[in-house]
Amino acid sequence: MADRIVSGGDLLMAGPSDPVIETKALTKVYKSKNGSHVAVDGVNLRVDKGEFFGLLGSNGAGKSTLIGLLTTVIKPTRGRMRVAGASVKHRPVAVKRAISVVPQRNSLDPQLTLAENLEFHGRMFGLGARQARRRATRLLQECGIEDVASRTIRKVSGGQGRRALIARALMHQPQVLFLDEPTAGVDIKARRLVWNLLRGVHAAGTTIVLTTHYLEEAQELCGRIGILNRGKITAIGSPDKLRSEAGLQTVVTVQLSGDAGAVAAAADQLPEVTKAEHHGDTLRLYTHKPDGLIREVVFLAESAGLHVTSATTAAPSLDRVFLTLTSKTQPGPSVPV
Ligand SMILES: Nc1ncnc2c1ncn2[C@@H]1O[C@H](COP(=O)(O)OP(=O)(O)OP(=O)(O)O)[C@@H](O)[C@H]1O
Repeated sequence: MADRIVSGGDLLMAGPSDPVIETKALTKVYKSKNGSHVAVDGVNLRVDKGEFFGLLGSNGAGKSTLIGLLTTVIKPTRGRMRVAGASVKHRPVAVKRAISVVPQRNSLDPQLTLAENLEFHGRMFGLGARQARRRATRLLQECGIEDVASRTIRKVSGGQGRRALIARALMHQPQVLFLDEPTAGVDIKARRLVWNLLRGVHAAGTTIVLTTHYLEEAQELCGRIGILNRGKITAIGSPDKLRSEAGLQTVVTVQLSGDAGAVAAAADQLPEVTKAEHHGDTLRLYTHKPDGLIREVVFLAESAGLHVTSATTAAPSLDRVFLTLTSKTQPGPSVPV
């Protein structure tokens, strides 16, 4: 096996267009004395090889349960799923070999140093002693924690511990890396280090699925995001697709060299403008199609004998997109567009 650490694994290789994750009507119902709770509710999901996919949801939305199902830890109540080309129900061992999981809580052995934790994991996955040591050393370097390699988990910072968990997960070069809230509880500086590390892992070919409730994290890292709400995926797509699905508009604010009234009236007639407002020299346009709009406003301003002194475009934040999309399936006040 090549010693390129952050490359995609060679177990159960999927073809370029093959789904790495595929679920059909996947359902998990937790039963207790007080009744039952549907944590994952008929989820149909496909994630392709090489994707960086984010599962976004509030507390209790079902993210950890869905990750648990996909990683063979939780048994489904109903439905089917294949991960890395194998049925999770019929070939769980093959799935386990092809994936790696970074859990929410630090699960490194507190008796062992970080390096020993990595080596031990490598040996469990069949690496020889020398190969495991070499790979652990390389991964600790690539994750920027080689200087604390001989400490135990209790003697490193939260961010270093997170990176050590990711390093351990990469020891057997998984095809798919699952991360459950990889930066929960770490400070913003450490969060950025983890993000950079994950970008590198993804760029080297590993498919990544992460759960998060940090919208910024999903936006920074993920090509596609699934919004999980009460166990159901209520929206899925790129951040841009989710924005348009939420029906939220981009606001273009233009500063003119004089009163914006005439330009606002003309801009209001443009098909891509849904609303034009003005206040003194300031013009504000609401649109679903911001591309090329500022150019048109420059032209309208010139026709009115004015010029544009500044212009800004504000796409709706993912926070608003998330609130809008989740409020569509949840009782409570809706978020104004
Ligand atoms: N073992 C269990 N038994 C009963 N109910 C459970 C169990 N595990 C989770 N639940 C419930 O299932 C729902 C989904 O939980 P889950 O942990 O998957 O959500 P989550 O989106 O990961 O939340 P968080 O962001 O808080 O980690 C919650 O209502 C939770 O209370």
